[in-house]
Amino acid sequence: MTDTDPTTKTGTDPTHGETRAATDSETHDATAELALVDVTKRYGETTALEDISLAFRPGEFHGLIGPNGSGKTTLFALLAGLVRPSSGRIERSTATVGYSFQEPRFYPSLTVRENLEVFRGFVDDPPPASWLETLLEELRLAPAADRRADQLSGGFRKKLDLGIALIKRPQYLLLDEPLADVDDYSRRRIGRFLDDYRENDRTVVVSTHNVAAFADSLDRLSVVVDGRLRFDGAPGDDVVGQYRSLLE
Ligand SMILES: Nc1ncnc2c1ncn2[C@@H]1O[C@H](COP(=O)(O)OP(=O)(O)OP(=O)(O)O)[C@@H](O)[C@H]1O
Repeated sequence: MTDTDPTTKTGTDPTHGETRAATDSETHDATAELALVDVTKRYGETTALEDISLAFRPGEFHGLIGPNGSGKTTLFALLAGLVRPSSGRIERSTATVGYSFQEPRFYPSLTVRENLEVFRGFVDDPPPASWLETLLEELRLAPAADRRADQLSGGFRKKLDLGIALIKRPQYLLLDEPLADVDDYSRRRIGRFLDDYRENDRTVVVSTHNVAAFADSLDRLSVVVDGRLRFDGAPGDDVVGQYRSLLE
């Protein structure tokens, strides 16, 4: 992690509040360790993303929203290194990236705790073992710790996948609909946990249709429509209305 100048965070970012896509040069600020630069991604005849430049900064809670099929999942897959851009490039430097996407990954015959221990074992320089206990508690996974993953309800599967995303305590946490299927009590608890995760310059990027659920947390908002970046900047007081007006 490089040193970060706190004055470069939300509020002093030159792209904030402006309804336009960041240009290539704007993504090259010293604080960004994870960025797409002029990225286009095609699947055969389909252009999923077109000429996107977008930087993710340390210590921000960054919302990525857009209608169905707008390219959000593709953007996350590029950031996670799961797919390659057709053109342009992904800048990741040495940043660690953890992710939870729509398809949960876990070992079905292992328990929740065993899954977390196995994924912890994959990490070169893992956080202390107490971090696993913290995740069980904070993600409300503790009641299911000794249950087999394939016998979990949908909400617990989602929480286990969140735990797997978090087990290496990544600098950048990419979450696709992290609260889908999660009960109200757990939502509040996990929401607070993700808010706090920003400490120590860690970044949370959430892709969601439910912008209202994260409105109070967002430091930054990026809106993708039809594979293009329609907006990148500060969320307004009425994020739902802001999003609606961007779609009109
Ligand atoms: N593996 C693939 N092969 C072909 N086309 C794909 C593939 N993955 C995505 N696409 C297409 O790329 C476009 C963007 O899809 P993507 O899944 O990234 O959107 P999304 O914003 O995540 O959608 P949703 O909100 O519905 O999950 C869509 O037109 C989709 O059909």
